[in-house]
Amino acid sequence: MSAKDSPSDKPSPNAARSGAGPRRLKVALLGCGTVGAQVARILLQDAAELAARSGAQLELIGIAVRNTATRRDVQLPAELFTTDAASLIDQADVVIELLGGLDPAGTYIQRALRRGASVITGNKALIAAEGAGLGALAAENGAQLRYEAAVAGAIPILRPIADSLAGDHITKVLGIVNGTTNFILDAMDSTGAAFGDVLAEAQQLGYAEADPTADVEGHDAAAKAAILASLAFHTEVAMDQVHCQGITQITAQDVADAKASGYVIKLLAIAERTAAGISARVHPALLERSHPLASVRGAFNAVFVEAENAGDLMFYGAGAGGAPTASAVMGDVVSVARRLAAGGPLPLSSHTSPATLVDFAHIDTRYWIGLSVSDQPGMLARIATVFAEHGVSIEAMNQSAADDGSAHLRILTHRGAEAALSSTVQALGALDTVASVTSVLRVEGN
Ligand SMILES: NC(=O)c1ccc[n+]([C@@H]2O[C@H](COP(=O)([O-])OP(=O)(O)OC[C@H]3O[C@@H](n4cnc5c(N)ncnc54)[C@H](O)[C@@H]3O)[C@@H](O)[C@H]2O)c1
Ligand SMILES: N[C@@H](CCO)C(=O)O
Ligand code: NA
Repeated sequence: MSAKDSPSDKPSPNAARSGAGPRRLKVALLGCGTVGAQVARILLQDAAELAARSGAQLELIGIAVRNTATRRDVQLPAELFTTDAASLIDQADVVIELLGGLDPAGTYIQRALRRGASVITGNKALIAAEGAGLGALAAENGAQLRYEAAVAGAIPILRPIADSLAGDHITKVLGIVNGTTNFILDAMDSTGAAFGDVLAEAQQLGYAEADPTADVEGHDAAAKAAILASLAFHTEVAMDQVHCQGITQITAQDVADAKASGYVIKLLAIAERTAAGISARVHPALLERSHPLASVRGAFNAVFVEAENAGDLMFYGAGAGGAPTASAVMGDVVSVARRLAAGGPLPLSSHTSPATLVDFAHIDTRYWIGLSVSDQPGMLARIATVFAEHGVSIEAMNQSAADDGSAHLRILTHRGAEAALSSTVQALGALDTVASVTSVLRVEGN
């Protein structure tokens, strides 16, 4: 570690005005993995430019790692490495947390904020779980807390929502915010392959983790949905308030049927504000192929924002990867440094209104239902009666013959309450003419 300052030194937001040249800001990096190593590289390589852009000399004073002897892809000065994260934090003006996980990342961030040091993190799991408390701690201590990298990696989305759109009313955010699941669904769509086969390929290519649960069950996207909903609606939405359904149940048949009807299946993180309140949810959904999000291929991310005055906006790019994610981290670092150099922090967002969350049963949606039925006279009438009894209106229906003499029905509904739609599906499943409900997917984007 190169810093010689005493651990009790507190960052002083106004020191930049002392007139002794550009302010020197001591930057501590926690973690030197995929993203951390790229952040260290940029801090060292682009030091002069970063100083010119931020108005402060950003001095990397140390990198906290588990093992200082580990060989890394990026060549970095050995003297920067330390295993003593706490001492490093206690000397820093700015702490960049890129360890991941809830603990000790959360403890380290609290330690930094309590000292008044500003924090930049890419840790969506932590921010979704503890963001409100950490934000309050930052405000109490005159520190800044930024996490642009936590949602959709390189794509600038949190600052546009919190700053650029601060004078508008966001009504809906639809995001493809998990690259692994988009890669899987896109490959299923273009090759017709089954979920399991494509997952194995995604793991071989390094897109999916050895344990892909957080991605394929939607948990990673749900953390991002909680963050998006909180910022878009100036409130606090916790991860456990996000209805979450992943993509493990999506079959090759679902994807083929969707394709035949002009749709593509995407895993969407949805934050929506209606007269009834706010809803935040993650589930696979059908999108018309003409929707801007339908063209997001491979592991790319995109976020579609609807605002009352701005209209529709689309943000697209790399949602993961070392250098792309480091770009988002560095944007936050420069922004934080500018505010420190200019004399003080400003809040990133205003969490002013308490959230009224709409129960998932009451969200307004459309269903696309696949049924395997016995093809006999009166079958369609009985099915139509179930819809009518539940007050659910059918928009379109398509029937095809299966090899075994039964028929495959695909029914698209008009908008209705989730509860009415799901009880319709239950009642359909109980009809003796219905052999099975083969799929139930929601339709989004219009
Ligand atoms: N990789 C991406 O594309 C990506 C994209 C967006 C956000 N993020 C987020 O950025 C953060 C970092 O991700 P990553 O991909 O670089 O992870 P990584 O696993 O590659 O790196 C994390 C590093 O931190 C180290 N570490 C963990 N606990 C430690 C401790 N207590 N002390 C010292 N070192 C410790 C690990 O050994 C590892 O080297 C995570 O919060 C992740 O969710 C990553
Ligand atoms: N596992 C995540 C990484 C970025 O958060 C993804 O697949 O998008
Ligand atoms: Na981002």
